[in-house]
Amino acid sequence: MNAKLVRHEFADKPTLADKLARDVASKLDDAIAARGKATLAVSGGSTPKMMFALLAEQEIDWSKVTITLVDERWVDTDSDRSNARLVGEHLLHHEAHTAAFLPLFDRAHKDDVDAALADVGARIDALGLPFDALILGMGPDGHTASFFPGGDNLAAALDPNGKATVISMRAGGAGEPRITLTLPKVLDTRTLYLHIEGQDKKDLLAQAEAGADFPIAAVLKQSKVPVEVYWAP
Ligand SMILES: O=C1O[C@H](COP(=O)(O)O)[C@@H](O)[C@H](O)[C@H]1O
Repeated sequence: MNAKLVRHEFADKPTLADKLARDVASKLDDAIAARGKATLAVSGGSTPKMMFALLAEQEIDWSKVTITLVDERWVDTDSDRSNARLVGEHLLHHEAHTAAFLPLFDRAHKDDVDAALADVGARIDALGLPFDALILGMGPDGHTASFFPGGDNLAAALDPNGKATVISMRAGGAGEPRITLTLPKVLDTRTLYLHIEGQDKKDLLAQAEAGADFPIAAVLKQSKVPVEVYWAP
């Protein structure tokens, strides 16, 4: 069964960033109205910076929002590779400065990502899934979250019946070791966004839809949650 893909295409990146920021804020606002709190999981990398800055300006009750990450490079937050640092520098500001942030990196186990999995997974579970909104990115190699082609734990991460909340990942294209939500947790969200930019990524997504074996295909081959695809050239 394939996911329902809802496509949102924009003339340029700023227009996309503005609309995605408003749409995510609206989902969080709805969640606060319905349940008194909201949870948001975001991706890192280079694509989300502008959207984070605009999301931070949205006027919702951020004190009731907890933000976490979809995946993280196993580096301390002073590294320019840190996704937590990206969130700290671009999202936890302005209106959003009162949001809570739950990192995936655990300094107590800074030399051993696998030793951190139980604690980090328990902290994510304590949020009470489903997430209200989760935003995926996609790398030029077809990875999403830290589901890397050739990753040492890729099969376990993508197991639709897997019970783990987070898993470690090492891969040639990943740089340092990673920690990532598993596929069942990525799909455990009320709204799932995929934010991609550039013709190359659009073409790669089309190849994955047509059956090419990229990790992103696992998000497309599921019927649990529709995928809201936001794209700009
Ligand atoms: O390493 C990562 O890469 C992907 C995509 O990043 P981008 O720089 O191509 O936008 C990102 O979604 C993921 O969270 C990150 O850890």
